[in-house]
Amino acid sequence: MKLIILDRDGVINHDSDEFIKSPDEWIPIPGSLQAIARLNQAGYQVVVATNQSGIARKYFDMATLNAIHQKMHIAAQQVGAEIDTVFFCPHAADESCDCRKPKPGMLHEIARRYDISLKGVPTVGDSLRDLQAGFVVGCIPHLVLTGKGKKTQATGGLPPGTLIHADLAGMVDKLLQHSSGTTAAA
Ligand SMILES: O=P(O)(O)OC[C@@H](O)[C@H]1O[C@@H](OP(=O)(O)O)[C@@H](O)[C@@H](O)[C@@H]1O
Ligand SMILES: [Mg+2]
Ligand SMILES: [Zn+2]
Repeated sequence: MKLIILDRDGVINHDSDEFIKSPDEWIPIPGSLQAIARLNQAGYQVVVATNQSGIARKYFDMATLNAIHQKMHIAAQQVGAEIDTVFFCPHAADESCDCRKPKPGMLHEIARRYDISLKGVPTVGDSLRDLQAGFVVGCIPHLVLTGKGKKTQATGGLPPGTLIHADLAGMVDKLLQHSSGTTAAA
């Protein structure tokens, strides 16, 4: 089984400094859902690991978060894509939980739930914390320049070996090119 771990805001959907507080505010980044469908067709199970401190901040409640994710699943299915499971951290930074990225708690939970080692599993994020959470458990970090990605790139300090892509669609192009052993025509 092949697994890939995606951050949500800024990778699958547009992000906002005011948080994504409702299903109406959840808008897919062009090409991201189609990229997930291509991953599925290539045999990847796709999971999401997302910080959702908006819950602790009371910007939205669990019912709203579930409604946002229902919209995401339906939008994905409409293009033939399947997001297997969404793992989220509802806590605020000052709660010192184990699951808020850059801590790897959600990644450990994914390894437990799928009963696999995460060594070499690709993880895609737009923030440094996304990449750090995956890197410490052996994932291959991929930065996309959507969402906060450009700012993350400018700030630097990326985990060694981080690969950089314009967006999720571009990352998937590269990933599937390598795994099929084909290279783009010169
Ligand atoms: O990118 P993922 O992990 O899917 O979700 C990020 C969101 O939960 C929010 O995370 C917040 O960070 P703080 O929680 O305030 O540090 C801010 O960056 C918001 O702009 C952003 O919408
Ligand atoms: Mg993000
Ligand atoms: Zn947490």
